[in-house]
Amino acid sequence: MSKPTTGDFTKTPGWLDWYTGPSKPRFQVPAGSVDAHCHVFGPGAEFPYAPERKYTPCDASKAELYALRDHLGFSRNVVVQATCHGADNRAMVDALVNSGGKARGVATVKRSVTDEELQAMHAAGVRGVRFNFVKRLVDFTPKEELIEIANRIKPLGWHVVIYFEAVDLPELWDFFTTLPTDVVVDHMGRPDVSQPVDGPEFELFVKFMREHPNVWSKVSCPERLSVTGPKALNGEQNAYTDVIPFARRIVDEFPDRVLWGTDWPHPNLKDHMPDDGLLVDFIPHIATTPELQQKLLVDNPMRLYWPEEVKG
Ligand SMILES: O=C(O)c1cc(C(=O)O)oc(=O)c1
Repeated sequence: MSKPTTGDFTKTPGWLDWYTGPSKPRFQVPAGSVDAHCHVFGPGAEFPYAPERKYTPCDASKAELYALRDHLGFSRNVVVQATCHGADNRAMVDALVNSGGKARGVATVKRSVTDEELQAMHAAGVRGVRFNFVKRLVDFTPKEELIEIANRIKPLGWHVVIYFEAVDLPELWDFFTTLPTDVVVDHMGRPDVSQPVDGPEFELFVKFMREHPNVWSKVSCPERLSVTGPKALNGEQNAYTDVIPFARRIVDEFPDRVLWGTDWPHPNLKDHMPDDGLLVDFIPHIATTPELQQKLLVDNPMRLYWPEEVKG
């Protein structure tokens, strides 16, 4: 793999670049596996970062993303619009249309988006919109604007991806539970894994999924959520042990509504950049049987993103 570049933009101080030379996973993912949460950044010289962005990353191109896909043994990607590109979806759409049909996407749109623009994104492979409530990443968007967007994308068969912090779930509950589409939660709603897995905070998230069969969760980002590590570096086969009970609980209880993704190129990590091969080796710790692995990595993302290829 090549080294990350930065073009003419100046990276946010302390920015950690994606890991070059990831290891080959020991865990062999099932045939047809989907990396259902990853991003492209720029390259900034071709697809400039948005003026309203909260961070400036290193570039992370589609070619680098697809090289990683092949290296890790995955077949497809879901490319999620990164906040550093705001509502300018060109880099993400460019990745989709140059994927040979192997990538679908999740966009960020404003209420000013036209039906023609939505149709064009659909043709390119977009299947969802992302609503972000993480305050360090985006400015506030009024809820009525988001509901309007959700109602407009519903006829396309798209879903809504939501990103929020666990402490904000009580306040956002009423809004989330009125969304008219499938709802996919990024990174398990960012639990505080230093709290008990059966404590009130995570119980509320489990209740959210249990009471709302349209809610799915990505059991991704142990490297972001872990407090105790160990880090997925230097061949570590038992990384992020404190995250395992949380992710395993969601996979066991909702095996048909979970997705997994690398989160490459891992925006805004502060402590370390994981070896993506070792992140793949984390999967069997949270999806502990071949049946659960098949659902997590193949059947579920195919049903959500390539339903036309799923028989029956
Ligand atoms: O926690 C984050 O910083 C983060 C940021 C973004 C983004 O900027 O889009 O996406 C993610 O999935 C996670």
